[in-house]
Amino acid sequence: MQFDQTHRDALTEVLRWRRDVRHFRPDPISEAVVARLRAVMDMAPSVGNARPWRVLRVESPEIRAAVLANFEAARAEAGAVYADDQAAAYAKLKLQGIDQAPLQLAVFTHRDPQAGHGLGRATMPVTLQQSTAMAIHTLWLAARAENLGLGMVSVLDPRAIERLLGTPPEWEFTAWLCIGTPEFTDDTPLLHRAGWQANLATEWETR
Ligand SMILES: Cc1cc2c(cc1C)N(C[C@H](O)[C@H](O)[C@H](O)COP(=O)(O)O)c1[nH]c(=O)[nH]c(=O)c1N2
Repeated sequence: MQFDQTHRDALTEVLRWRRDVRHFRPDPISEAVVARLRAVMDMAPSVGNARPWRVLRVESPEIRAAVLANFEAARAEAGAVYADDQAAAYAKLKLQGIDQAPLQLAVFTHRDPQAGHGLGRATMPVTLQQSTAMAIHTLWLAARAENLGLGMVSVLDPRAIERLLGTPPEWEFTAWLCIGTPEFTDDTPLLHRAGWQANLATEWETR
């Protein structure tokens, strides 16, 4: 397979317009699209081809409400480090779409998967979590190409989420994903627009 400028342009547009989304319309996502999103995770790279990510689709309103409550507590606790103007700015940031997103996924990482036979991770166990992050990013881009938005939520107590979902002890919580039609699209991160953190250029140093 060889790609040309048309493919590069399309990829660049998806990358440029991918955002962390916290504002969703309630419109349901068709099961055909959900199936495509699930399938793209199979295309993600992973250490030793271990595919250590484990995904729960959470439909239960009770569980969603409990996760939102967990978020609110974690957000308040994490916010204690900010003072003055920064505390006021933090209070205004929207950091989740759990209250709105039609599709919500709890993503975990298996701590010691059989698949892959340990290849590539002996010296760097973190590669399992890195692999899950790559699967999430693959999903993130695919969702954008479906004109959907994805929001990643980490302001949560991971052990509490594991207890809430009754997951096996080998599953370590990685992230909560909110997916749905975005209320608006943007080519600039919300945290940049909000003045919390401007976009920084990636520098490549040479040695
Ligand atoms: C590992 C990890 C964890 C989180 C995030 C991202 C990643 C990679 N981000 C989204 C983050 O704020 C966002 O990616 C940056 O602000 C850049 O914006 P864009 O993603 O380019 O729109 C995020 N956003 C949010 O509103 N609540 C959260 O808990 C988190 N947690």
